[in-house]
Amino acid sequence: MTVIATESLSKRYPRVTALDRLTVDITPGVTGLVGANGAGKSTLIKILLGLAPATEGRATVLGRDVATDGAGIRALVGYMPEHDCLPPDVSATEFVVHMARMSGLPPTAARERTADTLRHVGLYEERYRPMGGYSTGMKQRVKLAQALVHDPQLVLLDEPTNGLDPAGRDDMLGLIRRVHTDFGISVLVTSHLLGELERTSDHIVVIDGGKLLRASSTSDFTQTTGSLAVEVTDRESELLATLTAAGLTAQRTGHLLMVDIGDDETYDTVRDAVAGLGVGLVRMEQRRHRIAELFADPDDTGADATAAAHPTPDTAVAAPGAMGTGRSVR
Ligand SMILES: Nc1ncnc2c1ncn2[C@@H]1O[C@H](COP(=O)(O)OP(=O)(O)OP(=O)(O)O)[C@@H](O)[C@H]1O
Repeated sequence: MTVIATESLSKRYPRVTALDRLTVDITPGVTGLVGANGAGKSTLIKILLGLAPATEGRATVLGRDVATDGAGIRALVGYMPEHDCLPPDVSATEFVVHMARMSGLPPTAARERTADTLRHVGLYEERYRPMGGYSTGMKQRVKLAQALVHDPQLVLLDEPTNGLDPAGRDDMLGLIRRVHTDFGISVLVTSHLLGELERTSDHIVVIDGGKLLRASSTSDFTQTTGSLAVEVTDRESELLATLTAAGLTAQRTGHLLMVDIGDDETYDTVRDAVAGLGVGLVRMEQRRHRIAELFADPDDTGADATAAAHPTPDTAVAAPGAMGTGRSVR
């Protein structure tokens, strides 16, 4: 089943090609759309909502053609825009009720759905105060609530973590995950931050310069490596020597020993070496790739490469064009 399908979708402005023959199928669940600033994420969302015409190609949302059925799509889809668009002198409750009424809900249902939705996004007493006094995190929550209030089948969230500090980002990403798990609503969420989509999404679509770079499940992106990370309570150097003497290739990275996995016996050898030394085994796990690493240039030994080797949720995609050439991330 497909919630969004595009076929050779292009959008050309006089001076720039924002989308370039993009063909992708997006299935139910949470899908992260990642790309640098200017990659074409917002343009794609506007076309999917039927708000901007494509130059060529076609797209369907929930089986409806974006070129002919924009109004039908917008009835079934919620949209959280990237930029601040909230009137400062009305309260969250007044605003979300208004948006619910615009979507066709009768007055009582609009008030009830508004109360439920604002509670779901974590706004309580403050929902009666004018939004001009809200923090960025509260404004993002209102924008998410208005996208959900008419009980859509799909929501398109454009950079919902923009302007939030790390704790605020974590809260917002948790909320987004629950939109799908609690209500079964499919989500397309955009970001220029690779790390945060890795934790939130079932699928990842990467675009660069309007072109599709890669689309796959998050687990395919983060497939396991041939490395075993071993953490012990103490005596790491002695353990390293023991493993090397046993014929394994291993190196120490901070508290961790990274052991090359030759075959299944590697696990037994590590277990026996730890037991022989009488130290505590904190963890032993096969390492997974981080998405950011996949876009790093292995030959790049500069500061960028260091960031890519230790990606954080802040890891951002580099300038447009950089990803396609295998350049590293910031
Ligand atoms: N109305 C427009 N007229 C001309 N060019 C546009 C227009 N809208 C977008 N663009 C250009 O199209 C390209 C893609 O823009 P888009 O906003 O879709 O990117 P994005 O991935 O959403 O990035 P950002 O997160 O910075 O918004 C950019 O080069 C942008 O300058």
